[in-house]
Amino acid sequence: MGDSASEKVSVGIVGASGYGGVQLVRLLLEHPQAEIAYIGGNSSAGKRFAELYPHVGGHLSLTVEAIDLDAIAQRCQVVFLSLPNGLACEMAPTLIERGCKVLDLSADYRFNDLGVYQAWYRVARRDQSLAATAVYGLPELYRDRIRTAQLVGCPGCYPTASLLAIAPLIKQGLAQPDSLIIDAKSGTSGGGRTAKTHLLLAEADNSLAAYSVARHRHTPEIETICSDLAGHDVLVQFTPHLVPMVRGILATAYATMRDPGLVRDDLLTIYAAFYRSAPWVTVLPNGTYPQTKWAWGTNRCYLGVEVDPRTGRVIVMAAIDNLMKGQAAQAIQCFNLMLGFDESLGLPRLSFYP
Ligand SMILES: NC(=O)C1=CN([C@@H]2O[C@H](COP(=O)(O)OP(=O)(O)OC[C@H]3O[C@@H](n4cnc5c(N)ncnc54)[C@H](OP(=O)(O)O)[C@@H]3O)[C@@H](O)[C@H]2O)C=CC1
Ligand SMILES: CC(=O)N[C@@H](CCC(=O)OP(=O)(O)O)C(=O)O
Repeated sequence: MGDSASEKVSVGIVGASGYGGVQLVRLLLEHPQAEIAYIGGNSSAGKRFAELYPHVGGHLSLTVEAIDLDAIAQRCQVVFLSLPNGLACEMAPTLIERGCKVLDLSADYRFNDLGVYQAWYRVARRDQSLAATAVYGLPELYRDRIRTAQLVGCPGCYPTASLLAIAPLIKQGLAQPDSLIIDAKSGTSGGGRTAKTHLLLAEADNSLAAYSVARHRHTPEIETICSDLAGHDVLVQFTPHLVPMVRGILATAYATMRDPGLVRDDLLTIYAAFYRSAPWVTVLPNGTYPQTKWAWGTNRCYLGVEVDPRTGRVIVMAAIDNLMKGQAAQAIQCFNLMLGFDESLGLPRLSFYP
C-alpha cells in the first residue's frame, strides 16, 4: 500500500470538527498521496464541513457523519482518531480487526501498559492486548517501529516538546538520575475547541499561570518514554503553564550533568549527532534560543542548548506548534512512515512568521 503513485490512500478523520481534525483536513487536502473519504463526529454529525469551517468551503464537500465503524472500515484504509481520551479505545479494536491502519491522537494508545494509563486517566479498558501492540508515534525515537505499525498512539503536545529536548541526555546517560525538571508553556489551542471557562479570552488574556502542578497527566507519558530510553525508571518534575497565545509550546528542560566538565559545544555536538537523520528537528547554533513563532504552522521542533558552568546544569529549550508537531502534523509524519512515503511528504516546511 502506498508505493504506487497512481492510487491515493483513502483516509478517514473521526473528530474532524475539532482543532486536531481541522488541521488534519488542511494537511491531508494538500497531501499528494491521500484522499479524504470520510469525516465523522458527534454534535457536528449531519453538518457539511464547509458549514463548520467556511474557509475550507470549496476544498472539501463532505458532510460530517455519525460514527459507523463498518462504514469507516469499508471506505478507509487509514483512520485518524482525533477524539477526547477514552473514545479511541472503543473504536480502534474494530477498525484494526477490519484491516485499517489507525493513528490515535488521544492518550488511549500511548501506553503499552494500561495500568499506568488507567491510574492517570481513570478509563475502564478491555483492550490490553491491542494496547500492547501500539507504537508510540514520535518518529525521532521510534521511526523503524512506526514503519511497520498498524496502530500508532500519537504523543501529547507537551511530551513531544519535552522528549525531543531531553532524549539525547537520557539515551546517553548524561544527566544525573532524577535531576530532570521541565517547565513548559502552551497556547490555549492546546485545550481543544470545546468551550472551557479557563480558555475564554477574558480569563486567559493578559495573564499567566501554572496548572496541574505535580499531577499533570503528561508526566507519566514523559517518564514512560524516558524510562524506555534509559533502560531504568526515570522520574521527571513537569510543570505546565497556560500563556495568552493561540498556538505554540515552549518547553525548557533542566538537568544536572553527570560530567560537569562538559561545555555547550560538547552538548551541541551530541545533539547534532543524535538528530542528524531527523528532518524535523533543528538544533540551533551557539547562543540561539527558539521562539514558538518560528514553528507556527509547521512540523518543526527547534532546540536551543545551553550549559551553566556555575551550576553544572544543562538547559534545553524546545519550541513547537502544539497543533502541528504536537498533534496533527506529527500524525501525518507517522502516516507517511506507515505507508512507505517520504517522512516529510505533504508537510509545510516554513512557518507563517511573523
Ligand atoms: N489541541 C492540542 O494541542 C492537542 C490535542 N491532543 C489530543 O487530540 C485529541 C483531539 O484534541 P482537539 O482536536 O484539541 O479536541 P477538540 O475538543 O477540538 O475536538 C474534539 C473532537 O472530538 C469529537 N467528539 C467528541 N465526542 C465524540 C463522540 N462521542 N463521538 C465522536 N466524536 C466525538 C468532536 O466532535 P463534535 O464537534 O462533532 O462533537 C470534535 O471533533 C484529544 O485527545 C487531545 O487530548 C493531542 C496533542 C495536542
Ligand atoms: C493548554 C492545555 O490545556 N493543554 C492540554 C494538553 C493537550 C494534550 O495534548 O492532551 P492529551 O494528552 O489529552 O492528548 C492540557 O494540559 O490538558
